[in-house]
Amino acid sequence: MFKIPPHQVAGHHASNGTLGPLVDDSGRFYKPLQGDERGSAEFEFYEQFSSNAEIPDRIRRFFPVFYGTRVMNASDGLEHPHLVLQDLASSRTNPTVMDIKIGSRTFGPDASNDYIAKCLKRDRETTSIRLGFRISGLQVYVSEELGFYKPHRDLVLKSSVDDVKLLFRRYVSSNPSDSNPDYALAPNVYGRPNGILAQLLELKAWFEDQTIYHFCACSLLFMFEKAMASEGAGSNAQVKLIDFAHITEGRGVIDHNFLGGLCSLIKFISEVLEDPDDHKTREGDTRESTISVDNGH
Ligand SMILES: Nc1ncnc2c1ncn2[C@@H]1O[C@H](COP(=O)(O)OP(=O)(O)OP(=O)(O)O)[C@@H](O)[C@H]1O
Ligand SMILES: O=P(O)(O)O[C@@H]1[C@H](O)[C@H](O)[C@@H](OP(=O)(O)O)[C@H](OP(=O)(O)O)[C@H]1O
Repeated sequence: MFKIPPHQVAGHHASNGTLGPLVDDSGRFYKPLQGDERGSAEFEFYEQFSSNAEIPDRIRRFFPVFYGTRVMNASDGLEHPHLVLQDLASSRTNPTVMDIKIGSRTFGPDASNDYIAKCLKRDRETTSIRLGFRISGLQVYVSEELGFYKPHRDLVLKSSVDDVKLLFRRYVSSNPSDSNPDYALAPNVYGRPNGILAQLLELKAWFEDQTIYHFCACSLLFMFEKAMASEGAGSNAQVKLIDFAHITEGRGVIDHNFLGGLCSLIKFISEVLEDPDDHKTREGDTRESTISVDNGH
């Protein structure tokens, strides 16, 4: 039985008869292959990556498992080929999720002029150029009664640098929609030897050396379960890499675009741990109007 992923926070969405990913009950995530070169690029990446002996296991664990492709009836009612991936949310009950697109440049070297113009506009309008990443979407589990805090995509994309700081605090707060988020879960989710910061640092160490791929326009997906994080089970926080439609060969060159964005992201997450009150000096800019609580679970 296929359904729209209940915890998808960004990207193409399978609602209103449009083409988007589906999940099943067995823990698989079906991503429709985009009909153009984006689809073939992502498929080729997964195929090549799956059998690439140069990827250490400690790095492979950051990627969804790839189970091949399948032609199936898609969310738009037509038959399409799909990538069959591990559903990263399938083992979770109420995942708190954030999708962060890494890199100040989101188009590859072979992109058309029209595509470059579209991406440059988007990169300038968001924090991509300024910070080397942008938050594409998030949901924070609040409670059984209130559901999820899930600010609208357009408002998330409009985030200023201060909004981004605040969103990283809301992400680990038990009261995310409050004007004074408590960042109560920050030590257990961002900190700890196996928390998000430690995982980002491990990825960074690999990106400082690897010249196999350039991860253009990829996202990092953060996920944790509030109930476990509240009990201090830091290991339930996970970082994954997703979205490989614009990946290119590294040809012996460091992926500066991804590495730069990752370093910038690490600084923002470190600051929440070191100086959680930093955003309070700018409390006037908390944009309460962006807040909507989504109870649709
Ligand atoms: N393997 C996965 N398991 C669970 N959820 C996933 C997985 N891959 C992606 N998602 C969810 O789907 C969203 C979109 O994924 P992805 O970026 O791959 O799609 P996209 O349509 O190519 O996005 P974009 O339009 O940004 O290029 C992510 O933000 C995440 O919430
Ligand atoms: O991050 P945003 O601001 O939501 O913008 C989207 C993002 O740049 C995606 O990467 C892109 O899809 P591709 O990476 O697959 O090109 C998509 O284009 P699209 O809607 O034209 O597919 C954009 O709408």
